Amino acid sequence: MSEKPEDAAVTKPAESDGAGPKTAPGATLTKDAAPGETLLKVTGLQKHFPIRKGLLQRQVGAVRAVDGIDFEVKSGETLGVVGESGCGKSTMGRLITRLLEPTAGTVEFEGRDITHLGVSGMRPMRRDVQMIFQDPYSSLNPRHTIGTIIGAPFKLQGVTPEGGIKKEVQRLLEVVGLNPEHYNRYPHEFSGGQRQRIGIARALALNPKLVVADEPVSALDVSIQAQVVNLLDDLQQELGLTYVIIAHDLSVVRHVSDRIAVMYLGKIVELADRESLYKAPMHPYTKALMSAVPIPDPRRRAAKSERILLKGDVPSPISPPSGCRFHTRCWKATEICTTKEPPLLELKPGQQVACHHPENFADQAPQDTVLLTVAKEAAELVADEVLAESAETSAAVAAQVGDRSGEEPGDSGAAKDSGASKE
Ligand SMILES: Nc1ncnc2c1ncn2[C@@H]1O[C@H](COP(=O)(O)OP(=O)(O)OP(=O)(O)O)[C@@H](O)[C@H]1O
Repeated sequence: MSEKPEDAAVTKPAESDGAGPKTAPGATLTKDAAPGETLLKVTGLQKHFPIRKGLLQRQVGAVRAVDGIDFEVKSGETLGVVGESGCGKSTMGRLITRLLEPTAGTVEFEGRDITHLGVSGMRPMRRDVQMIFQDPYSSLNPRHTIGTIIGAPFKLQGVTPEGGIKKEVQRLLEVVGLNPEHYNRYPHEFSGGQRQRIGIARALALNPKLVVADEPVSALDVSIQAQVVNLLDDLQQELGLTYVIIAHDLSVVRHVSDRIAVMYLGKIVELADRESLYKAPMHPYTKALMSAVPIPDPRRRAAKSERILLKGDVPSPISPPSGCRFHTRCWKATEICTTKEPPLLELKPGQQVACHHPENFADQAPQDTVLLTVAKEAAELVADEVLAESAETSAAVAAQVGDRSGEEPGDSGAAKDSGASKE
């Protein structure tokens, strides 16, 4: 993650003017959006960071960190967001929490357009949307006691909880599994996992509805990661929280997410419920990310040992590849992938994908069968077993779709060779 958590609303003194309600919400939350209703809706969201040069600081280009994404988060659910480093996940998190101003698009929270709300308009919203950061140490001021840190949101929002701030902070410490008597200790006196619990307590102070957690456990020891993930899970059950959890791989989000969005170079390339994504990923990039996740079950490990290796790094978001942005690393890429950007389409119920040659589904551009040279090179990094399986499933689905003539999108003819050909 690129920026420091000092950006967080709760740590911004400039946003505190002592205004706001004088009573804090109680331990039990009352939700405005009923479970399953849309809490957050993002449409065409973009963030381009300008690149300036010269004395006049003229804009010579832009980093297209987030480049037109659409999704919804339903009340009570966990949306996992995955993708390699630099894909725009953190920027997306900062846009939806309004820590960054979008270049284009809209963000609606509980049906209200919050895209361009100013500081005072955002103040009530700041209570509802909180962020948890990756590095629990740098997000906590080392000179402040944890009592001061966790109590800061109350002061910033001008909220006095029933029983006073100290009592509420001690309650929050208990909620996150810390000793309330440690109220006067400093962050360095805690372990990494405990510091992340402090960060969580601070995020929970104002009874938020939506918590955006940006790589919440990736800085922690693997043995501690599960504890923090379980804590987040328990808190969600108890408090009815809605989460957006950002991670660079699927190992964390696979257990906690209801739906998963896969991002690549500023775009969502696949968005599906967890079951569908795991059973039958449709984007070759998703498949590659999934094959990189270690499988803990030794009986299955042997079966899935063939990893898909991705060629090279994510290309620069300053000038992303034309057409499908993944085409420079994809083992299925053909001509159409270089020229036409595939739209994100719901090819199966609950599963949206942006790909001309999806996995586990009928080909969307069956006429386009000649693999690009880069695809052939990329395919060399993909095990034959994986390619064969890919070809087999796609052909089977295509045949099924063909039988039902016209029932499904993508029913446009015979199956392509699914990229299995290395000619
Ligand atoms: N303030 C900024 N100014 C210019 N470019 C930025 C800024 N913040 C992020 N970027 C660029 O935007 C792209 C997306 O960054 P972002 O941090 O959102 O990606 P990410 O997927 O979260 O990766 P990571 O996990 O490494 O943080 C990167 O190329 C990054 O260098």
